[in-house]
Amino acid sequence: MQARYRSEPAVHVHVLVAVKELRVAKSRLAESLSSDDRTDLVAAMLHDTLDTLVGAGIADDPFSGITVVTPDPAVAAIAEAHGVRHWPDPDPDPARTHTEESGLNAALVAAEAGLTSDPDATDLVALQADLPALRAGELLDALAAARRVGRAIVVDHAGTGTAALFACGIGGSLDPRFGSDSAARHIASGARALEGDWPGLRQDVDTVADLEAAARLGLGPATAAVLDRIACTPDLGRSFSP
Ligand SMILES: Nc1nc2c(ncn2[C@@H]2O[C@H](COP(=O)(O)OP(=O)(O)OP(=O)(O)O)[C@@H](O)[C@H]2O)c(=O)[nH]1
Ligand SMILES: C=C(OP(=O)(O)O)C(=O)O
Repeated sequence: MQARYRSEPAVHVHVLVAVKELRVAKSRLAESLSSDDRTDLVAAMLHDTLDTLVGAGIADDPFSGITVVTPDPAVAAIAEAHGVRHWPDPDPDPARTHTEESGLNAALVAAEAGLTSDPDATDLVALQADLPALRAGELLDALAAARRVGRAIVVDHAGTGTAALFACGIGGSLDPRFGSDSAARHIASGARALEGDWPGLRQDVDTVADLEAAARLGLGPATAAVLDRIACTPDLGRSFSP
């Protein structure tokens, strides 16, 4: 049984999950995985992340919600399959890399501006889509901690990236600074780094070692199924053993 959202105060929350075009996603895994396998993996991690979010009860409140921000119709279809909203990128550019000032930030800002819920009563979360070991309770704990602070982040397992960015309280906005060294840049812009034992929330996936670490924590079913298949593929099984 997943943790539920009922113990939280009556403030609404909207979670934004951004995913770029699947065919160009997770380029840092290109040495180990074929393009088709990377596409399947990114889609599976999104399935598991959304399953956990929906299981956390976030979308049960009519003024709260989950929105997937993406230029990719296949990703939008995954959002629909989970009963959550999707929002288009304002300016998709598949050639951008993770080291550049990211289209991700522009996409999040556009989606935030497009939310129809009452912004004064809605806390915002930008959550990474590649969290296949996320547990609902971790996110709910982190949200509760963020509500005591205002604008806050959960630093990723590597200590440099941002697994989740929160803007809580009246008039708060995300002001996202995703991209390389985003944790330091979010903190420099005033976000508080939250302390907490949230290994699944911190375990975003950029490399094969990250996948192995996520597998040790316990993967969601969609990601586990894709990795089982990949590990059985002779050419790829050599470089990946969950
Ligand atoms: N909507 C949208 N999402 C983006 C964009 N850029 C990155 N993202 C998403 O933001 C999240 C964090 O990005 P990364 O972890 O660097 O993932 P990635 O860009 O697929 O990985 P690399 O290609 O290895 O850099 C992933 O879910 C990406 O799909 C963008 O321009 N638009
Ligand atoms: C996208 C980010 O992280 P990573 O590149 O580690 O996935 C980020 O922290 O902005």
